[in-house]
Amino acid sequence: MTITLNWGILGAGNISGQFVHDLLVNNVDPEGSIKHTIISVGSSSASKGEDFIKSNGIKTSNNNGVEAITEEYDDFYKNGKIDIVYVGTPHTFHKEQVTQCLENGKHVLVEKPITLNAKDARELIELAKVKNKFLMEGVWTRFFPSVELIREHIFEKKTLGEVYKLFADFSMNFEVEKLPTSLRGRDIKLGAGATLDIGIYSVTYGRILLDDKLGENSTPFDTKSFLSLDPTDKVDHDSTILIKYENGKQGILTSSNHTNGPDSFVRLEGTEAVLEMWSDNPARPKNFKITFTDKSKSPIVFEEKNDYNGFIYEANSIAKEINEGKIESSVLPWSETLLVMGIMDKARLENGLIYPQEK
Ligand SMILES: NC(=O)C1=CN([C@@H]2O[C@H](COP(=O)(O)OP(=O)(O)OC[C@H]3O[C@@H](n4cnc5c(N)ncnc54)[C@H](OP(=O)(O)O)[C@@H]3O)[C@@H](O)[C@H]2O)C=CC1
Ligand SMILES: O=C1OC[C@@H](O)[C@H](O)[C@H]1O
Repeated sequence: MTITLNWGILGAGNISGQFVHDLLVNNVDPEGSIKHTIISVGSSSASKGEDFIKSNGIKTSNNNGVEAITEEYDDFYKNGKIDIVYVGTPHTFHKEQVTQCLENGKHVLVEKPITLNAKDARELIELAKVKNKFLMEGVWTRFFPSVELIREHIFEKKTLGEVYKLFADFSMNFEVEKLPTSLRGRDIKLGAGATLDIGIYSVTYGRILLDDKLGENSTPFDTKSFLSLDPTDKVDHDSTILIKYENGKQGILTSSNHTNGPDSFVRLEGTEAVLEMWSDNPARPKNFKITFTDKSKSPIVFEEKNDYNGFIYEANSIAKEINEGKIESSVLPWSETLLVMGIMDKARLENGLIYPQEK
C-alpha cells in the first residue's frame, strides 16, 4: 500500500528548500511506499513562491504528477487540498502560523524551535488536541537511522558499558559582528540566539544519548547554564548548558556562533567504549564510530551515504503516524518537546535573556 501525504510549504526560504529537496528525491525512488506531494508554497509574495518552485526543481515528474502552485498566506491556509503544512519561517512566527494551520484543519510539522518558550508550545499542543490534528516540532536529528542504532548500542546492547559523560557541541562561526543586526541570526525580535537556534541540538543529544526515556517518563535531571549575551544585539552567541541526571550521568551541552566546533560534535564516554559522531552539520548525524578500550576489539563504524539531506526520515515517520490516525509523534512526543523547551527556558531565565514577545 502506498501512503501519500499532501504538503503545503510555508515560507519560501532556506530550510524549506532543503526540506523539499528530500521529498522530491524520495518521490523518484521506485521502491518507495510513501509519497509526498507538494501542493502549494505559501509565501509573502507570488514571485518569491514561483522562484522557490523553479529553483528547487519542483516539477510534475518528481511531484507525483502534480503541479505545485504558490499562494499568499491567507489563501494558503484555506487551501483544502493541503493535508499537512511544513512551517519553515523564523521562530517568532511559528506560534501564529501554526495556530492558523490548525484552525484551518491542517496537520503541522513546524521547524525547531516550535515556539520561543514552553508556555507557547503548550498552547499549540492544546489546540492540536482540540482540532484533532497532528503537530510535531521538526527536530529531524532524532529520526536519523544512526540515532536508532546508537540508542540500541547504548541502552539495549550496552556496547559502551556504563555511560558517564557526554560532550555535545554545535558551533559554527558565522562572523556575527559582520552581520547586520536585522538578520534572523542577530535580531532579538526574530528570536535570535545560539541556544534556540543550534543549542537545541546539543540539548537534544543530552536527551537521546543519556536517557532511554522520553518526556513525561524521562529520568529526573537538573541543569545549570551560562549564556554570554552580546552587548550589541543582546542575544546569546555562546551557550553552555550542564545537565546531570538523577543516576549520575552528566552532559556538557554547548553551542556558539563565534567558533567552529570539533569534527566530532558528540563524544559519549562509557566504561568500555567511546562513541564519536561526525558529519558536515551536527543537526544531521550521519556517521558514528564506537572505539573500544580493549584494543583487540574492532571499532564499530556506521556511515550514511545517499542523496538526502536527512529530512526524509521525519517526513516518512510522520506519514506513517498520520496514516495510523495519530496526532502526536512517538519519536518526538509533545511532552519531550515541552521538556526541551523547559531546559532552554530555564537557561534563558538564569542568564537574563527575555525576548520582546515575552515581555
Ligand atoms: N532543521 C534545520 O536544520 C534548520 C532549521 N531551521 C529553522 O527554520 C526556520 C527558518 O529558518 P531559515 O529557513 O533559515 O529562515 P529564512 O531567513 O530563510 O526565512 C524563511 C522564510 O521565512 C519568512 N521570513 C523570513 N524573515 C521574515 C521576516 N522578517 N518577516 C516575515 N517573514 C519572514 C520568509 O518567507 P516568505 O517566503 O513568506 O517571504 C522566508 O523565506 C527557523 O525557525 C530555524 O530555526 C533553519 C535552518 C536549519
Ligand atoms: O537548525 C539549524 O541548523 C543549521 C544552522 O546553520 C541553522 O542556523 C539552524 O537554524
